[in-house]
Amino acid sequence: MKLGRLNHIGVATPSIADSIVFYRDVMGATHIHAPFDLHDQGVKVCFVDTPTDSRGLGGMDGTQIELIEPLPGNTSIASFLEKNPNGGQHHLCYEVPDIHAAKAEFEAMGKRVLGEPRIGAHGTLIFFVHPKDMGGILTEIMETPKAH
Ligand SMILES: CC[C@H](C(=O)O)C(=O)SCCNC(=O)CCNC(=O)[C@H](O)C(C)(C)COP(=O)(O)OP(=O)(O)OC[C@H]1O[C@@H](n2cnc3c(N)ncnc32)[C@H](O)[C@@H]1OP(=O)(O)O
Ligand SMILES: [Co+2]
Repeated sequence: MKLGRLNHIGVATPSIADSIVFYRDVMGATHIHAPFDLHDQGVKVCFVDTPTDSRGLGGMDGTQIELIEPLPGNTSIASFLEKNPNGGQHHLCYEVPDIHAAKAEFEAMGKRVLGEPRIGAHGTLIFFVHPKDMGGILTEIMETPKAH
């Protein structure tokens, strides 16, 4: 495995609307994208850009905060929020060039890959690796988006 770019930090929240106010007013975020529903994952999602470097230039290629709020019927985020009512860091997402090769590598190392690769919130294939096999961190692996 070769450590890839940290694409985003997944943050579970009971209210994306409240989290937007926090990231705008407390953290000074200047690039907050419109929330959208991912019905097949049962979550509402909102991406907050962070600057690409310490000069605060901003831009899409900085690591993003991925805010996730459960839609009615969602169980996984809802159960996380039962334990963490104010929300909290939910997962880290790293990019890989080849999602299928990465899945085979994690499985060869005895890590529990959760389900088959599926389309994630950035529109590329993703999978998750169980937190118990990843030092306590639910880890999302996503195929690097193709350059436009
Ligand atoms: C924006 C959409 C995005 C995308 O498509 O890109 C997503 O879909 S993210 C939103 C939801 N999807 C997922 O989270 C998929 C991966 N998650 C899972 O499959 C489960 O949540 C799983 C397996 C991590 C835990 O499910 P389980 O039913 O086993 O829940 P438990 O509460 O019983 O947890 C067991 C054990 O794991 C610990 N745990 C649970 N969640 C996390 C976490 N986010 N980070 C770290 N650790 C976590 C939990 O504390 C339990 O530990 P224990 O010591 O046994 O108490
Ligand atoms: Co994610």
